[in-house]
Amino acid sequence: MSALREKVAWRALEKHQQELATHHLRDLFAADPGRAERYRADAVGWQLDYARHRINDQTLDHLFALARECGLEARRDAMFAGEKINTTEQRAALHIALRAPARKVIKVDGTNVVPEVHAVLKRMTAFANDIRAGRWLGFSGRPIRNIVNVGIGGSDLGPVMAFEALRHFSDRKLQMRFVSNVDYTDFAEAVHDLRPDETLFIIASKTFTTLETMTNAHSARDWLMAAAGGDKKAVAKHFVALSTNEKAVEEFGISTDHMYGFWDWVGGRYSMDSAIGLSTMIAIGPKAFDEMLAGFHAMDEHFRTAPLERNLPVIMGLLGIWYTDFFGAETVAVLPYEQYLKRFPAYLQQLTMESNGKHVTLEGDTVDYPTGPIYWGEPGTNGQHSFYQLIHQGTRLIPCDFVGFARSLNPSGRHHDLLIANVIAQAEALAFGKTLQQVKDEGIDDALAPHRVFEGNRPSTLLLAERLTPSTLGSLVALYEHSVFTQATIWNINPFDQWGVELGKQLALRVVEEIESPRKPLHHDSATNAAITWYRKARRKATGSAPAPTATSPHRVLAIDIGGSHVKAMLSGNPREVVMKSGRTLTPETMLKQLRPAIRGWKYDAVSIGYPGPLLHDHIAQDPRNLGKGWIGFDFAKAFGRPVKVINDAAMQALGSYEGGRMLFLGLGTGLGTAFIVDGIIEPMELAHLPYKKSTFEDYVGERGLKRLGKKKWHAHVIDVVEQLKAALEPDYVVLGGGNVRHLAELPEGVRRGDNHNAFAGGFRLWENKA
Ligand SMILES: O=P(O)(O)OC[C@H]1O[C@H](O)[C@H](O)[C@@H](O)[C@@H]1O
Repeated sequence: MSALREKVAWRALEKHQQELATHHLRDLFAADPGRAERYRADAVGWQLDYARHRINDQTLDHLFALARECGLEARRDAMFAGEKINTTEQRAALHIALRAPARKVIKVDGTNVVPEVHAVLKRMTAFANDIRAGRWLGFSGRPIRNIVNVGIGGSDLGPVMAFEALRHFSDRKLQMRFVSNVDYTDFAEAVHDLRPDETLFIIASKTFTTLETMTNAHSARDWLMAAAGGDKKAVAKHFVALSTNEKAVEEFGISTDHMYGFWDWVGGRYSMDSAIGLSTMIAIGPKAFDEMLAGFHAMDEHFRTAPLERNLPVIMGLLGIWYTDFFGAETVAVLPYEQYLKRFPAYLQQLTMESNGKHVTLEGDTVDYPTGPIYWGEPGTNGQHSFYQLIHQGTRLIPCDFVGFARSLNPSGRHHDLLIANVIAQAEALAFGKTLQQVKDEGIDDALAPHRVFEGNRPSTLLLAERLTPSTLGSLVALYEHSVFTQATIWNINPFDQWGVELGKQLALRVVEEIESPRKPLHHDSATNAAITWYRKARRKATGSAPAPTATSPHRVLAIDIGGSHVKAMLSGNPREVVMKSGRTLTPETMLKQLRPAIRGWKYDAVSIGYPGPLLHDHIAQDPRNLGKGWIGFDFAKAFGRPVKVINDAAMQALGSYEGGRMLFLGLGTGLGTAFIVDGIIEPMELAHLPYKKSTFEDYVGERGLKRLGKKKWHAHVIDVVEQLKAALEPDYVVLGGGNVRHLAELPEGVRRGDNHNAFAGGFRLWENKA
């Protein structure tokens, strides 16, 4: 049996539980009128009302005795003293130093870390002030208005939660976005309506190696580069890093001038008040950020100095132990009655479960008692109309943490009274329920009565404060941090490591390699092999080829680019280009007649055709204006005996030129090809025939315009057309392709020259992407 279960207080609690479990909260309240008064503790603006718990004075005596027997005070002091209590990583756990006033001295390995903390805060303050004042400019000279925090786990949940919680205090001119998931949708949706030249990316990663964050950071850089015309200098204006890993930050291309550091003694889930809080500081301003730190610090001091019996984090932690280890409760519901705290349960999930989801003691022995419970929740009152039924009448014991505030930040009519009435009523209903007799007295018939009974006796805590402010948020987070620490100390586990996340990460790297090398033999268990095979097949179907057509791939795509004056063809993995004449009389048959001998011997599995005219649902909708007839309904798949994708020619070249974001493509050839790509989705457009001056766009900037007007005038019209379309469509960048782009000496800002070979790249890509 473990040392914990041998402890005197533990044994006493076991015995005591047997007795107390027979008492209903109704009886406990009836027998003890002073209960509500006694089971209440206040500290730094928070009131902990724990009267509705299945406890009496004896329970509390045993719980505090257990805390003392487990050496809670000594361990707490060791944490505050900077001792390396995170023994599996040989590190201190000193998040309390992040919010210590400048005069404090907290040493790690003999060095006072407080001045370093304040030096970083000072730099963060200067930067946040520059952004907030509109002094920090993007590559085009426009002020930064959008802040995108890219991070995951502790580098995301804290910043998101704090921003949502303190949104009321934030600068509404700034758009705050958060990207965490490696699912590209997260990034695409976060930036879809943002101008790159007004967007700052904060790459938040303690290690700067986390796969999700680094993948998203690279996508962010590509997105920016595409708009900045590949100008690497733009990175300095649009990227900052929050990390402990200077080397990796530099390797990514962010100079240390734009890095805000922290230290290995700050755990990811304990880092929202470190440099990881930069997005919070930008949103609410350095002063409010300081207030938040002061709130954290006040709760730290309370935890450090208050006697256990009046110590909020200790009481909360011990009540958790009581239900988890002596009542078999498996979960805790966190139910904030404050809309701004909507992400608080998600934040707490990492803090509590990554910390205390451990099954071995500090010495490495398997525990023989339950440790960290499952935390979950939603803001009230929404939860009441969904899962509260199970809390009230289900078969499980679910202790609830209710959080509420006396004042709303958005007072209006009866809203707040109703909100608070609900939280108080829920706590009452859970504790006292409704007996069968009460139900019958209401006239409910016998058959229905059992369904209407509320057993009650369900414990809950009411955590109450005056108003949600930066300071109350800080102290609330610190309250939970130290409550988690209290529990870990009793359970004798390390709340500061997270080895449990490693295995999945390692295996994911192996699986991704197997997915991307589809011929690699699989040596997993049969279920894993089957799942990988399923995805390989689905991927092959989606891309129309396996493996994807690359230069080294045995799978080949024939790309054909049909233009007004030439037809060109190329095979993937073979740089040789075949060029044939096109013109006003070209039909599909005459094209194939020329093409067949030219590509004799070429082996290909699929064909892409760039077609100089409009398509509808991937089918040719009109004969090209500049070629012959017979294109509509022509069966290319039959003619080639292979799957064929036909796409508008400008769209094909656009696809090959595309580097993320919103791209407008204009093909300056015989006509004017146009396509727009937004976040990888191609929108072919027939802008060429829209009215312009005395005729149409195409008439001025197509081949006819060049011949009629001469290069100089044609050039001026191209610039004018680009500007007009830029104004109308607001692309991040414009790519000019087509044969005549060579006549353009200079390009306006934000415009790039496309390479005609990109048409082939687009044709090959067509079989890689669903686009
Ligand atoms: O900040 P990072 O180094 O990118 O880490 C981000 C997160 O990923 C890890 O897998 C850990 O489980 C988390 O504790 C951490 O917060």
